[in-house]
Amino acid sequence: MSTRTSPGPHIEVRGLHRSYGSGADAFEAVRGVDLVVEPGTVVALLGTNGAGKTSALEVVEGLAPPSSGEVRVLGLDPVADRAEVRRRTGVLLQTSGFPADLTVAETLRMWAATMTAPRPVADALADLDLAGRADVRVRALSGGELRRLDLACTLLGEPEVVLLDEPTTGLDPESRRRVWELVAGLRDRGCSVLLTTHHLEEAEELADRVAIMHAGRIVREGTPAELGADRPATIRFEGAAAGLPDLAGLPAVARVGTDHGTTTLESRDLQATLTALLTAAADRDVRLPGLEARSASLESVFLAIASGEEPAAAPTPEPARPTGGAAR
Ligand SMILES: Nc1ncnc2c1ncn2[C@@H]1O[C@H](COP(=O)(O)OP(=O)(O)OP(=O)(O)O)[C@@H](O)[C@H]1O
Repeated sequence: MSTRTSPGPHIEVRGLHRSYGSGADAFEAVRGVDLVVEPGTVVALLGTNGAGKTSALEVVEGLAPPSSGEVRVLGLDPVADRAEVRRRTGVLLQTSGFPADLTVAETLRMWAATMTAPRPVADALADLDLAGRADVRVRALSGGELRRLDLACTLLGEPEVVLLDEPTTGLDPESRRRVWELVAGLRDRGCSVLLTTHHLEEAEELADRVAIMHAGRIVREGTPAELGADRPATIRFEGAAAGLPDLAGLPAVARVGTDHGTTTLESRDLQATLTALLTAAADRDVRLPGLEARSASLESVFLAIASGEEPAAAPTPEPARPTGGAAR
C-alpha cells in the first residue's frame, strides 16, 4: 500500500519516451523528456501542434505507460499506484464525456460521490461561475460552460497535483481570466500544476516555468523571462522616420527593417535604444506615429523554434535537481 510522500517534487519525469504502434509502423511521439514540477509551482508545456504535449501528459496522468523512462507523481508510479495517485490528482483531459441528460449540479454530485472528501458542490459551482447554470442539462451547455464544468470536476477533490490539457481552449477572455485566477489560487495553496497550452500569453501570465516541446523533445525550459532573455526586444513605428540619423547606428541596435511602411528595430538593450531614439526624435522634432516597444517575449522564442530559426534538437537542459529527498 502506498503511503504519503515526503516533501520533494510533485512530478518527476526522466528520460520519457512514448511510442505509438510497433515494428515498422512505430511512431515515437515523445523522445526523451525530462521535467520536474515542484510543489506550489505552475509549469506550462508549450509546443507546436503534434509536438507530443498530450502524449507526455497522458503518461503523467497514468493513462498510458511510458515506452521507456520514469515518471513519478507525488513520488508514486502513476500506473502501478494508480488508485493513490488518482485520489490526490486532478486531471482535465482535452475533451470531456459527461452524460448529456444530467444537469450541471447532478454531474458534480455524481462526481463528488466517487471521492472521499470532495468540496461542497455549491462552492465548486461558484468558483467556475456556474451557479446560474446548476439546473441546466449538460447537452444544453455552451462549449465554454462545458469546459468550466469539466474544470469544476477536476478540482472537486482538492487535488495536490493538477494536470490540465489545454484548460482554456474555447473560453472567452473573461472565463479565461477566471481560470487563470483559479490556477494562481491553486499554486498559492501549494498545489502543483502542469498544463499544456497554445496560448503564449497564458504561459507568460501563469507559469513559473515553461517547457517548449518540438518534435517530441523539450527544446527550451526556464522561466518566461529566462526564455526571452537571449531574444532581441523590438521597437516599431509607422513610416521611415525621415529626418532621423541612421537608425542602425543607435546604441544596441541589432537589426533595422521596414515592412509595409512599418519600421522595426531589434535591440539588445531596449532602454538604451529607446532612449537614444526618443532623444534623436525630440531634438529634430520628428514624430514617431504608432510607436511601440516590446521586451523580448515568449512569442519570439516560440516562433523562432516553430520556424526552425532556433535548432529544434538543442540539448534538453538538465532540470533543477530537488534538494530534499524525493520519496520513490
Ligand atoms: N493514438 C495515436 N496513434 C498514433 N500516433 C499518435 C496517436 N496519438 C498521437 N499521435 C501522434 O503523436 C504526435 C504527438 O501528438 P500529441 O497529441 O501528443 O501532440 P500535441 O503536442 O499534444 O499536439 P496538439 O497541440 O496538436 O494537441 C502527433 O504526431 C500525433 O499524430
